[in-house]
Amino acid sequence: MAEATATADPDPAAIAALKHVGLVGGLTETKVSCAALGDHLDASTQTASRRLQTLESAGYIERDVVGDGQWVRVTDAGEAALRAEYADYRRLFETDVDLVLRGTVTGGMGEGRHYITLPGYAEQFRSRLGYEPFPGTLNVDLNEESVRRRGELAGIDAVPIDAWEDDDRTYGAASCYGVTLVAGDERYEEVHAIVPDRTHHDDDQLELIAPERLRDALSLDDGDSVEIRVAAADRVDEPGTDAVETEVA
Ligand SMILES: Cc1cc2nc3c(=O)[nH]c(=O)nc-3n(C[C@H](O)[C@H](O)[C@H](O)COP(=O)(O)O)c2cc1C
Ligand SMILES: Nc1ccn([C@@H]2O[C@H](COP(=O)(O)OP(=O)(O)O)[C@@H](O)[C@H]2O)c(=O)n1
Ligand SMILES: [Mg+2]
Repeated sequence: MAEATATADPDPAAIAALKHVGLVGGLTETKVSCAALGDHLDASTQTASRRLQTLESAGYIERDVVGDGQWVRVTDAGEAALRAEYADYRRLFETDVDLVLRGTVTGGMGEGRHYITLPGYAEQFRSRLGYEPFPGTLNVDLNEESVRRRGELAGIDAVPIDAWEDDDRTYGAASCYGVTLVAGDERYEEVHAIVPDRTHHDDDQLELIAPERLRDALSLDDGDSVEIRVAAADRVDEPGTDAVETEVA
């Protein structure tokens, strides 16, 4: 797929046009006529043409105009915008579906141990997670699909770990998401995905903490495939979890 950088957020009408382009094959490449797009969007040919221009200047599509139409390709940024819409609809209608992130075990920079054992964090882990984590973070190298989906963690109830400071410096806040780690037939329930506000890792690395050394508990080596499961019940908008009861007079 084509690479491009988004420069602005197109409005919902442009996203509707993007969805149409995707549905008629634009995730690879497709020929689009403004007249047909206009018919589909119940808009004029000129409006359809403007929507495509908006999508192009936002970096969501690339196109080659030819005599009888134009070849259009949805870019990575365009696909990410469509996936964000998809995630919203999943959240609306599929509240019982777990979020599953997949990846492989990997070594990190050897700093996790240092941060996990700092007193300002260790005390919060004890009181808020209810256990003293093994000193370190198990790093998981997420696959491409999971890198895109990790944003859905924003819709999950997190245990907040607050920022703090000592005499020398400040330490950043972090969010802990309760997850189950699955490796083959084995699973470990008491795990948290920890997402520090400040990190040297990119989105493709997810760090896990647990009361035990997970490499021992699940016989894990670098390169082994794992699944990180987040229960649907932990979604912030799951009915019955955070709902405020209203009395009917
Ligand atoms: C609880 C926690 C707090 C962190 N706070 C900071 C921080 O304040 N500043 C910072 O540069 N990195 C912070 N980090 C992130 C580390 O710099 C680094 O990105 C990562 O944890 C290294 O893990 P690794 O050794 O497993 O690769 C924090 C990490 C954790 C787990
Ligand atoms: N709950 C945990 C935490 C860390 N670990 C491992 O413990 C070691 C120390 O963690 P670390 O975060 O300091 O090291 P790296 O992840 O940077 O390699 C690493 O090998 C982690 O994979 C684990 O197996 N289970
Ligand atoms: Mg680590």
